[in-house]
Amino acid sequence: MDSPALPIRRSRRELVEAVRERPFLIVTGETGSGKSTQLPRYLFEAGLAKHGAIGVTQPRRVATMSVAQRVAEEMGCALGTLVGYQVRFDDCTSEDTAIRYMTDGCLLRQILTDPLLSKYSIIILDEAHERSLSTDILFGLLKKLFLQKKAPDRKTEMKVVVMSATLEVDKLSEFFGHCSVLHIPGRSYPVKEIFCNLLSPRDVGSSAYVTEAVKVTLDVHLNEPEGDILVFLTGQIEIEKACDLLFKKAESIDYRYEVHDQAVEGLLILPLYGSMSTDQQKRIFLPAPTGIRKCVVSTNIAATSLTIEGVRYVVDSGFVKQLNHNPRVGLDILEVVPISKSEAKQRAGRAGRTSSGKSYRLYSREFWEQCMPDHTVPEIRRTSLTSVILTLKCLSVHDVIRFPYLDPPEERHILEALKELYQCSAIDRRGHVTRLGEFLVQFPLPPNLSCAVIKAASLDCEDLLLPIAAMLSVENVFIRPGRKPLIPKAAPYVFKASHELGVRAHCMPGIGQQLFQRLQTSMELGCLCPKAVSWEATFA
Ligand SMILES: Nc1ncnc2c1ncn2[C@@H]1O[C@H](COP(=O)(O)OP(=O)(O)OP(=O)(O)O)[C@@H](O)[C@H]1O
Repeated sequence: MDSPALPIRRSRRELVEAVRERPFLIVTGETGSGKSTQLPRYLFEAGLAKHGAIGVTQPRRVATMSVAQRVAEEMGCALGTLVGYQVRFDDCTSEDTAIRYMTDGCLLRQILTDPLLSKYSIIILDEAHERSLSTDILFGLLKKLFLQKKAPDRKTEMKVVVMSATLEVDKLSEFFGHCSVLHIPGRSYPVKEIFCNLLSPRDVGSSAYVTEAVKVTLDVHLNEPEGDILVFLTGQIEIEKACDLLFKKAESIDYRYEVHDQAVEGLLILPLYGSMSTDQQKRIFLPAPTGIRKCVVSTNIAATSLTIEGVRYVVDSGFVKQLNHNPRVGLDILEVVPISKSEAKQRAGRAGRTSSGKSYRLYSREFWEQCMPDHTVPEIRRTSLTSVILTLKCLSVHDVIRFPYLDPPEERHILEALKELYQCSAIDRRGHVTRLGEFLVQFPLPPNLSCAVIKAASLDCEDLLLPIAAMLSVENVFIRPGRKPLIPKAAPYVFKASHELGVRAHCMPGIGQQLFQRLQTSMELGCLCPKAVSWEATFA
């Protein structure tokens, strides 16, 4: 498959030259202009991956896999050969992989074992506007390692490209030594943005957005021509509630009289949230049967980098579930807050990728002006810093206060994190990382929780602690078992690919087992037998 005629094509030569000539570059361009899928390919075809792979980071798993899949199709190769991806627990790459899509967390983990990123010639940090913790740390590390000088042990100079449609460009350019900014003009298809005025500033803190989203979605289904719908809600519970409501209402539609476009004969409702298995998530990309309108009800995981073919309508609730640190309980808590304006633009950008589209914003202009900040507050300013500080310590960044942060966290939060790390013996009195610290950083858990898991294993009571650690590390401990789409008898045109209503399975054994297996594997790798570990003797 050849690559489509996207706006980026006109800037191809300029982009390749800019990357060839400069170590750092910022690239902006409208959503859908072709940044994620085309730029890595242009650089590869220009021979810039001769001395190392092109690593492209994405903040989310589902986008990482789907963009890699698309690029592999366009370049006519099997996924995992020339083009591959790597996400947690799934490495679809090989020795030959020259364009490697991965989550930003994966790249951060690679830096832990290979600080000079010697197998890469170019690193592209995509969707940088999301400002995830890992992306922010990568900003600082890449600046520290590669901005002023060629690292002595590298064969070639590292090239770094930062991309997004909605970036704080001036600030970022200044951060990277006033590096060049290249803008890709034009957009693929127009998206009409409609303020529905159903939510006002008074609705912050209320859950009215769920029912309003359902109403607008049904309105679109009944009145708009063919085209799939993508609804943005906040979390699993809200999504399941909306899917149930949509399903019930859609069951009673009489398609002979109530639907404006006679080509529309049914509705397929698909939920999408982070804790679903990869296979369940992938279902959203399958085309719906002829005449059936697909409706994906999703969290923010579908807001960036994702192209779901056929989506022409976006319903934007205006809210997101955001992780905020609560110092009172010492945990990061998920809270429902209004999205930023740049986030709203990203959501709207999911329509208009394969044809023109519309974005229905449930909120009013007043809500937009008064409640929505211009950009999302970076995760580093609102979540616990213990993992980040431990990672930096393991990378020999001793002075974590003077590390080059794009948005420095408050000093007292850094000191709190250091105190917490000291309390769980991950660092010593002088602030140096201990053997235990180096061990803890390998766990996909906050250090205090990993510490508790290891300590429990050493005391032979991990069975008690693993469920607690697992429960504290997921948004919702209940899942619905996956099953085939339901086709209700009463309404043959309505499908529900969610899961059987009311049936909820307790997922703890699965998660606990998985964690335990990883705990065991990590311990075996470290040549330690969990039962024989003497806590103090091993890590002190
Ligand atoms: N899986 C896909 N199926 C069909 N078309 C696709 C697919 N992936 C990408 N495209 C096409 O390629 C275009 C560019 O996608 P790409 O992700 O490269 O854009 P982008 O500039 O990175 O956008 P964003 O900033 O929103 O991530 C899309 O608008 C769409 O037309």
